[in-house]
Amino acid sequence: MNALAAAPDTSTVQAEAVYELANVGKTYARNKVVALEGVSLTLEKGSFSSVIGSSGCGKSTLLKIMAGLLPPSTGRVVLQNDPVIGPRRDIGMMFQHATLFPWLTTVENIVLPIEIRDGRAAAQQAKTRAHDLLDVVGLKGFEDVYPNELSGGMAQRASICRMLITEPAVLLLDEPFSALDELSRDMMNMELQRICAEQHATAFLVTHSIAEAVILSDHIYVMKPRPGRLAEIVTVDLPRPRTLDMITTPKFGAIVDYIRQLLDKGAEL
Ligand SMILES: Nc1ncnc2c1ncn2[C@@H]1O[C@H](COP(=O)(O)OP(=O)(O)OP(=O)(O)O)[C@@H](O)[C@H]1O
Repeated sequence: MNALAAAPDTSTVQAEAVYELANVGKTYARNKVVALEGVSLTLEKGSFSSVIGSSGCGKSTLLKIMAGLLPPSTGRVVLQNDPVIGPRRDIGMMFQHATLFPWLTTVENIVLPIEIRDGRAAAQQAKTRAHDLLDVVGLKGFEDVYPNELSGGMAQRASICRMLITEPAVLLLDEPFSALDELSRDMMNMELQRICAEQHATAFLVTHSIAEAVILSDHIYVMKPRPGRLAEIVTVDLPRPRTLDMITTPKFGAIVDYIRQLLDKGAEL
C-alpha cells in the first residue's frame, strides 16, 4: 500500500534537516549489551516522528543519546549543524511523570528552566510568556496553585509549558502520557499535535502504543531488538490536523495492522 514506505524516505531531501543521526550504536560497557546498532535517521523541521518497538529494543537509549545525556559508542548525532556532545539548550524533554517541584507554583515551575539558565530577573520576565503558554494548554486560572492541586493530565500540560518556555528546536518525548487514563491521553495527544503545529516544533516520541504513534506521526521508526536497530520507517499520510475519529477509519486500521505485523516479525528474531 502506498501509505507505507518500505525504505527510508528519500523523497523529502529538500526539507530542512534538524536532527541527523549517522550510524549510531551503543554498547553498555558494564554488561556488554549491544543496545543499539547502526541507527541512522534524519528529522525534518516541523515533523513529528515516533519510535516504537518491543521492550528492551533500545528506544530509551536512543532518546538519551539524542538528548546528549548518554554518549554513543559509535556514530554521530548532529542537531542544527552542531554535534550533540552533552545536554543542550535547544533540546526540550518530557518524561512519563510530570516531575514538577511541589514547593513551586505552576508558573514558577514553568519558568524554572529560564531561572536556572539566565537568572531570576529573566525568569520574572518570562512569566508573561508562561501565562500565554498556560492559556494555550487550557490552564488559565491555575498559574498560582501548587502541583498537588493539579490532576495528572493538568500536571503534564504544565510540563509541556515548561518544555516550551525555552523555545527548544526539538522536543524529545519519552512516553509523556502513558501514566494517564485513556481518555486524558487521547485529549493530551490532540493538544500536543495542536501545540506542535502552532510552534512549528520538531518532535520525536517514544511510545509503546501503535495507535498513538499513528495518530500523531508523519514517520514511525519501527525498531527490532537484540541488537536494537531500525527495521523500517513507516510514513503515515493521513491528513492533518488528525482527529480522534480517524482511529476508526480503514486506512488507520491498515497502518496499525502493518506496524503490528512488523513488530511481531521483529519479536521472532
Ligand atoms: N544503564 C544500562 N546499563 C546496562 N545495560 C542497559 C542500560 N540501560 C539499558 N540497558 C540495556 O540496553 C537494552 C536497551 O534498553 P532500553 O532501556 O534502551 O530499551 P527500551 O526499548 O527503551 O525498553 P522499554 O520499552 O522496556 O523501556 C536492554 O537490553 C537493557 O537491558
